[in-house]
Amino acid sequence: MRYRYSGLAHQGRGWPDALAPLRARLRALTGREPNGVLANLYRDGDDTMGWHRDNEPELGPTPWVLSYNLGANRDFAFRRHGEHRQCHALTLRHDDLLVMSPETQHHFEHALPRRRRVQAPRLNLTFREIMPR
Ligand SMILES: O=C(O)CCC(=O)C(=O)O
Ligand SMILES: [Fe+2]
Repeated sequence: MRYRYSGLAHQGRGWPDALAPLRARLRALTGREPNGVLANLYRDGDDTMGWHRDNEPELGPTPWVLSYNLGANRDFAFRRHGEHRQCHALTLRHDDLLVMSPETQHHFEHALPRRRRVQAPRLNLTFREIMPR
């Protein structure tokens, strides 16, 4: 499986056994069948992610993104696509799952803002359905 992210091409190496229980739980909870996962480690509140949509061509026209969170609490922000003002925010906590529908990706951008008081690391796993070419 090949996937482009942040301008880099990545080659998948198959599922690690350690993720099997989490994948089964995600399937049971959401009915989705993701075939790929991206892991992002935020060392502390100075590590951030800028505004974007998860609309890479590999995800096809109706991308579902299942975002599973471990470690520090971090705020997660939304704004309408084409607008500058944030319109919604929520706190993602340890063991939280955020399901982003295709409509979410179509109409909104999301970001992980800087939070200087956060000193602990956070690991975010976004499970995605990558279309075969
Ligand atoms: O860390 C997060 O919660 C956001 C990650 C994200 O938006 C992405 O990987 O596309
Ligand atoms: Fe994203």
